[in-house]
Amino acid sequence: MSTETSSKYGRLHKRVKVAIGRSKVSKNNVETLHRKGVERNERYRVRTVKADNADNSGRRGMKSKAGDEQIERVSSDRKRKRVYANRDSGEEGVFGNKTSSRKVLSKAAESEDKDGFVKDKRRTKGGFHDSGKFSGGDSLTGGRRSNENELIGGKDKMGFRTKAKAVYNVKNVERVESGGRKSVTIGRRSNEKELLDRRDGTNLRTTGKATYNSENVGLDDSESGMLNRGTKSKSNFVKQSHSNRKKFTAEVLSKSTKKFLLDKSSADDSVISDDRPKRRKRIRIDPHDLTNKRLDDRIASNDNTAEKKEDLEKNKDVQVSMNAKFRATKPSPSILSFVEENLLGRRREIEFRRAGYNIELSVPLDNIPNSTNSERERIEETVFRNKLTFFAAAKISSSLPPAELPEIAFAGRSNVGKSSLLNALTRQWGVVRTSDKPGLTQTLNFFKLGPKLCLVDLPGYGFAYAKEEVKEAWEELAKEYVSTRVGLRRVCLLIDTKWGMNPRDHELVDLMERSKTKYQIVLTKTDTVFPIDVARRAMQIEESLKAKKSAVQPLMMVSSKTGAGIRSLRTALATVARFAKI
Ligand SMILES: Nc1nc2c(ncn2[C@@H]2O[C@H](COP(=O)(O)OP(=O)(O)OP(=O)(O)O)[C@@H](O)[C@H]2O)c(=O)[nH]1
Ligand SMILES: [Mg+2]
Repeated sequence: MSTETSSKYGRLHKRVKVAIGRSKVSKNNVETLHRKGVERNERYRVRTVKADNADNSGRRGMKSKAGDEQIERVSSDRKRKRVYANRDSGEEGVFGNKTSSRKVLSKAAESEDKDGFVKDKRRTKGGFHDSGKFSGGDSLTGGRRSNENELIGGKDKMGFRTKAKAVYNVKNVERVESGGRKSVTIGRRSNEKELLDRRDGTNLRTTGKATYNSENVGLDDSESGMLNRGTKSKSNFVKQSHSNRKKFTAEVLSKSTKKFLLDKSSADDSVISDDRPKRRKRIRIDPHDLTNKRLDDRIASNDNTAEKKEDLEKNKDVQVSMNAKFRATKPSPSILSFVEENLLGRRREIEFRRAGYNIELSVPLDNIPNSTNSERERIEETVFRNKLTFFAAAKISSSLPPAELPEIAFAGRSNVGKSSLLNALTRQWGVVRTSDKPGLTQTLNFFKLGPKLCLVDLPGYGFAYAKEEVKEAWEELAKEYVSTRVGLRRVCLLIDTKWGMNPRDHELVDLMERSKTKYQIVLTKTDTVFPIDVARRAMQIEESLKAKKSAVQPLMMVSSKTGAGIRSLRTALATVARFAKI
């Protein structure tokens, strides 16, 4: 304080004590303090020298006058704490450990801390024998105690790393002690406890102890290598850690797994005891003694199995007979020649090439790139060169559009290829939606093909991804349509060449027979079977429908994929449009 200030306040003659913190000490004062050799971290207060104490209040032999202001160090407990806090914060900066538990530390602990830090340092420099010594002690407890001491001291420096080590080492213990399952469990448990402790944050010492202990026990080569890189002590440490492991295993197995092993053995015993009664005793049964229950049972069961076997054999016979029948079918020469001419059935690419078709094109047999102009014109003259346009859909009979044009309907079970055939016939792919998932077409869809013809895509029957009631509704509507529709000129009943006709197909045939609706069988997906089987299927169906009056001959065979038989079908259907009269 300057002399001007002192004269201003001097007349109060009061003892002025201004407690000021470090921040409040002015720069000049701090410099003064430094000159006086006072430490920076201490607290100070400014004291005005009284007149009676004027001579004696000076410090270090310096005399003071009355009214002089002196700055003196305040000694209190806070000072000491602050010192520790400062040091801790410094360590935090180094180790990044922001543990809130430092208040727990006493001064004694602090001194231990110093010791521990020294030990740690020594260890990391290659003198890890210390930890080896204590961990390699005769008992696990001993190791734990010595560890405790170290841990308490090395908490702040080791705290963070110790956690990681503990986890790592538990794994290590598991690996090393693969023979002793219980030891692994124990290691895990101790760690779990330790983790819980940590989470609670209640007892740092216990936590640290457990952590360090597990580290000690499970120290592995890699870690020792990490700590003692390039030192002689590595080999020693490895040996010691191995011995530690052995001892630990022995210890844990002998003490901790005792109960487990006992339990296990008892469990095993129980298993054995359970197994024993399960063993069937051989009982000699007199086969002629019908009063014997066991024999009765066996007879009954044998009877059941015999019945089942019989049923299976019958079914097999039916299947075999059906297949055999199909294989035995001899197609007529006309069908065989038709199949060959139209390259129906599964064919090799070379056959298409030899016949002059370009297999690079989609639906190669209907693209006719090598055809003459007259052929092309003949196709284009037909109604199928017209544009296909969707104009109505019906879910119920009342929503059916008025029958203004002659109609050709495409019926059959789900996924048989109805929609695909419409596209193939008109060569307008994508107008009618198709899917490999049965049940895509769920309404009666009406398509105009020019001014002369209407094509109707019916929903399929049989298996479809739809509710039973809905499927029944489709079937009813389809049946109603084919049996009552005025403008309906022909129904193409599509049958999958591979599977032939099923009962529902026969049902529809009967219905159309009754309603005198003209229908033509069209075998689809002929490219999925051999040509001979296409011919056989055609022959088989023709024979079964011989007596049917409404069936239009000939039976058609097509493949929407290859285009085989499509032209023939066009020709056959074009006549409907040409001669149709509504
Ligand atoms: N290999 C082969 N697959 C075909 C043929 N025709 C159709 N497919 C396939 O069979 C599946 C069903 O075809 P769709 O035309 O949708 O059958 P759909 O009868 O209309 O089926 P729904 O509408 O469910 O009644 C599709 O994955 C087609 O690609 C064919 O001639 N050969
Ligand atoms: Mg469809």
